[in-house]
Order: sequence, then C-alpha cells, then structure tokens
Amino acid sequence: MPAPTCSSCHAARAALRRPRSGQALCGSCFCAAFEAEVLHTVLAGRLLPPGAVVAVGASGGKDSTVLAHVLRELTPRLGITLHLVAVDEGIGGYRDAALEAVSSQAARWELPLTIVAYADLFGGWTMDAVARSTAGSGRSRSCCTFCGVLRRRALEEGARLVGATHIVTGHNADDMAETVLMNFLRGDTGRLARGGVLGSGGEGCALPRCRPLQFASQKEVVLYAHFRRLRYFSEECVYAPEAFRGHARDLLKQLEAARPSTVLDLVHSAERLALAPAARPPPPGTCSRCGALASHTLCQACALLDGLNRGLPRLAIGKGRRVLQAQPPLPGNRSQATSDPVAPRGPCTCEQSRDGATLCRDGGGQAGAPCALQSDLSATE
Ligand SMILES: Nc1ncnc2c1ncn2[C@@H]1O[C@H](COP(=O)(O)OP(=O)(O)OP(=O)(O)O)[C@@H](O)[C@H]1O
Repeated sequence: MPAPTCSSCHAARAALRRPRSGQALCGSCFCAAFEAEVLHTVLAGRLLPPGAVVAVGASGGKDSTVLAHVLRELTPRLGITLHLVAVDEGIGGYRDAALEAVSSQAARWELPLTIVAYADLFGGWTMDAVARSTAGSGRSRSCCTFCGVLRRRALEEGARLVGATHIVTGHNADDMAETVLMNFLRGDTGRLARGGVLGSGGEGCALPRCRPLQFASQKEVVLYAHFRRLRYFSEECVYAPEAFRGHARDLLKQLEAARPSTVLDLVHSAERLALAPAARPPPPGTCSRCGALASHTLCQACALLDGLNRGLPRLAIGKGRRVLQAQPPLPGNRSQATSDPVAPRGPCTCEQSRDGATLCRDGGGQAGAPCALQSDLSATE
C-alpha cells in the first residue's frame, strides 16, 4: 500500500506518523512542526529573552545536537546568540570521541565552542579518578551522582567564562519522566517539587537555565536528527549501566507500551504537583564556601569535593553529608574549582572496637562513635 499524503502540505508522501498524535507527515513538515513547538515552548515559558547570550550544554549526543541545531534555526526569531559549552568529565574511552563530535558540529554550524574540564575546575579530579576513589575499582554505582552534580557546576563555570546570560540543556520528555519516576521511587520530595518546572530563573548567583526540549519525546528527537541528517555521538557512558536511572528507564518503557501517553503525563504531573506544607523543603540558602545555592551549609558540589579531598568520597552522599558539614573546612576556595590540585587521599581506616561497634579514626566520627562512613556506605549501596 502506498504511503499516505502528508496531512500538512498535501503534496509530498508522508514519511512518518507522529508518535504523539498519529498525524502522517513528510520529513520537512515534521521538522517544521518540531521547530515550531520548541519555539512555542521558549516563547510561552519566556525562557530566553531577546538579546540573551545562550550557553548550550553540548555533549555531542542526540539531544544537545538537536537542541543546538533547532536553536540555531530559531536564532533570527528569538534574537539570541549561541555559544556551545562542552564539559570534559575525564572519562577515558568515552568523552574524547564525544568531544570530537561537538568540535565538528561547532565548525559545521560556525558556532563558538568552549571546552571546560573537571580536572582543571576541580583540583585535578576527573570522573575516572572519582570512580576509582569511590569504589576502589573502575566502576561505582554512585558515579552518576558525582558526575551530575559536578557537571552542573562545570557548565555554570563554562557559561560564565563565555559571558553567557542563560544556560540551556537538551533534556527531553523521556529524560524528565525518568527523573520524576526516580524521585518518586526514592521518596525525594524536595526534587519532586522542583522537577517539573521548565527551568530555573537563576536563584542566588546561578545563571537561569532551561530545557527547551522538555516536551519533545525521545522518538521525535531521533526522527528530527534523522530528517535533518544530523551527525551525533551515540555511545553510552561507560558508567551508565550502574545507574539507578536505567531501572526507571526500563519501567517507563514497559508503561509506555501499555499507555503511550505515559511520558508526557508524568512530565505534566510533575509540573502540577503541589507538596503539603510539611513536606516542602526549606527555602535554599547559600553555600558557605562558594556562595552557590545550597540547602545545607555546603552546596552539593562543594560537599562532594570535600568528601573526595578527605578520602571519604561517599560521606557527601546521603546521611553522611550531615557529618561532613560539621567538619572544619579543608583549605580551599570558591567551589574548590580553581584550587591547586589536591592529591586524593586513601580510604578511611576504620577499626573494630571491643564491643564490635565500628569506630572511626578519620571517617568523620567522634572518638568512640560509630563510623559515619560505614553507616553512609550501607545507606547508599
Ligand atoms: N559533557 C557535557 N558537556 C556539556 N553539556 C552536557 C554534557 N553532558 C550532558 N550535557 C547536557 O545535559 C543534557 C542531558 O545530558 P544527559 O547525558 O543526562 O542526557 P542525554 O539524553 O544523553 O543527552 P545527550 O543526548 O545530549 O547527550 C544534555 O543534553 C546536554 O545539554
């Protein structure tokens, strides 16, 4: 049976049925509709005002490739300037190839590109070093936690470096739905409360950031890249298989098979979610070390770096963080981002007391008190 005619231009043969509406469209009408929807998201949400200098978080993957391309198409309508900012996390066998993809995109599209590296920003720490430090081997389940927090900080630093007024990332509807599901599964009400908003207005000293592809499904992002013939890097990060996100993704796929609107329904649920007053997180303050927005004394990035530099990497995750906050600060400065490289310390040396309770010599606990590192490890495994 021949393909139906495009229901928009009524001239070309339809090349796809839109997953969300079932509408039969040709490739160019689909791309035009996709771009119009992103434009609507940006304008309706007042995400990027005319004159904005926008740092696009460019990973070389499909989402940020599509985001950069669409925004470049929309630049005349929006009156914005684009600058690609790529973060080199220091992940051997993965990021180098992705950065090559970003560099060739920047050259092809004639967009300025700036690359910032964890090693330079975070006192010598690369993600491979963090992974070795957290697990004693090359892999760790908490890698994505560290990487997510540090990448957010690195993107902020990179955006400031290029004089950006706004940051955009390529998170799509599927990414958002996974995050909502994960926050539900973890009972993380604080993140649930923030999860649905299209972007942050730049509280504290942070630059405003937003996700213009938040309502675009992953399938449509891939279709757009296909019809626009965009080349991108598609390998999975070497640490991703260990992440909890993978379980949320699998669950979402099953739910979507039974109910195709699951992804967008979850995104919209998060938008409308209102927490009971007692469950609302306290208003954030500022990090005592770097001045970034923080719900504790230290922001997440400074707390993680502090834990790493003390040789107690997991102390900054979960309950151990409270113990870490009580520690006198290590000599450091703004986010420790520009501090001299600090050699990673060895693992905590705990000992067993006579009554069998674990005592800690440098795990952050008081003499004779249970080791905070030990209890934190069990909380996060
Ligand atoms: N190394 C990086 N440098 C700059 N921005 C990044 C980097 N990694 C991720 N981002 C930004 O964060 C967004 C979400 O990244 P994440 O890896 O969680 O999802 P993804 O679906 O794989 O995205 P992508 O397909 O763009 O790689 C990306 O679209 C990009 O905008």
